[in-house]
Amino acid sequence: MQYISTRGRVEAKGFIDTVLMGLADDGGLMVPAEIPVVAEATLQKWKTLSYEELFLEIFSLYINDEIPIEELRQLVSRSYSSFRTPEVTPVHQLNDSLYILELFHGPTFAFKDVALQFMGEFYSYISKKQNKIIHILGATSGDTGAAAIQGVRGKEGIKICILHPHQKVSKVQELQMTTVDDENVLNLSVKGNFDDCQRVIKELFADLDFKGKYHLRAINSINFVRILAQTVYYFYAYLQINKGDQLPKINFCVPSGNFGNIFSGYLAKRMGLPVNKLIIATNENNILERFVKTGEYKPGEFKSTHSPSMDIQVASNFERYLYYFLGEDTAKVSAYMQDLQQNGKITVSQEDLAKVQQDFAAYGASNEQCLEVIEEYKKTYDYLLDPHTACGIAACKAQASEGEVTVTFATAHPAKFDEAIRLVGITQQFPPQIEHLFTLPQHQKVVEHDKAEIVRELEAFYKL
Ligand SMILES: Cc1ncc(COP(=O)(O)O)c(C=O)c1O
Ligand SMILES: N[C@@H](CCOP(=O)(O)O)C(=O)O
Repeated sequence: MQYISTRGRVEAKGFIDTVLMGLADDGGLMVPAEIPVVAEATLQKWKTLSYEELFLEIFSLYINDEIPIEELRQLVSRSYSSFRTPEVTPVHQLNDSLYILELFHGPTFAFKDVALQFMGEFYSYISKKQNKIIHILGATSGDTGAAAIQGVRGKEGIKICILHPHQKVSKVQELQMTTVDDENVLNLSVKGNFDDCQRVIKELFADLDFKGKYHLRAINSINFVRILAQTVYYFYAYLQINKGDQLPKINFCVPSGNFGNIFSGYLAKRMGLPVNKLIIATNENNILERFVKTGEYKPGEFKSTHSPSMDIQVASNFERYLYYFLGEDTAKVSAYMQDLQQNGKITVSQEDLAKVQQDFAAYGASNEQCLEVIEEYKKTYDYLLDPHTACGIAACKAQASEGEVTVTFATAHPAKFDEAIRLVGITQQFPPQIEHLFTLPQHQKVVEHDKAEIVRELEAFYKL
């Protein structure tokens, strides 16, 4: 398997080089040159596999034997040993047509752990095996940062710097990141929003001299390995629910921001997973919903909501979808992305919009709806949703039709977002791993939203 850039100006790469490159050197995103298709008979066989075995099967289709299978098995086993359940991502049935895929059983209680526990092990493996310097640079609206730091804290040969928006993450997210006292971790709290943080790191990755000099590596979903690791739980959820001989189509409803999680679902569908609707759930930062409904992709005004991890306007992985949507035509992708940069928007024709609407449905929940859903599900099912998952349920209600089965993703544990839960009048007990964070000292540096200042901090931290 070779990997190419959505903008077509990078020589084809193998798997490990693709992971190390992160953002493609031409500013695009790396994608597999061909998507492998899984036969129905294979899907039937996979029904009996454990999460870890399934992970190995799926990765084997993508990694070209670049990692010996026994070594990969060990990496996967170490990655998921930190989860609180052997199923890694268990499915919880609420009624005949609705399942919740619980993605929050990892060390930092959000779906990001699923891919980032593996990435931490993987970077550590590459650092030792290839003697590579791994200097991670990432941007977070709260969950990626916590999970990435947890995945690599204290690991030899690795340093990690995470930019998060100052006072725009939840208290628990902030504590998860900033109470880590390992020397290989730097938290920069940027006076701006998540899009500002993401823009700065993308500019730094696009500066190839800087990227090369400081050995910058990506952990955000611009890195294809994040996308691939996230496809595993689509397959796993599907196979858990459909144990019989049939392979019926089901919906997946995914709380979305940077479009990484649902893009993994798009990839799984193209690999042959029987998916009916892929429902994009957003909050009031609803650029993705507007795109699916009108054909115009235009970043709007940033809003702080009860689901802060999805307070994102510019969705990184949108470019990957554009690549497939435009028939894998890299020249067209480059032209569309240039349009976005110069004119601040992308517009597709009405004919093309019909194609988008075959791929995705979308719904943006208001702040009010988000809280209403939390209250309703607590009362009806005695199940406490986090505010991101509540946006997912609101989207499922709006977009799933009668008779369809939908798996809605629970992307975080409610304890991470107690600010919203308290607004509903619910008092929750924190898991001990979260409770004890409130007793620890914090380590972070508050910086202006100023690239030069951030660069100075990075140079001092990464200096050889
Ligand atoms: C809890 C939670 N839900 C949903 C999302 C959105 O996921 P994605 O960015 O992959 O679309 C994020 C972060 O992005 C998140 O942290
Ligand atoms: N919600 C995310 C934003 C970054 O997304 P990523 O999937 O590209 O890492 C976060 O929690 O940081």
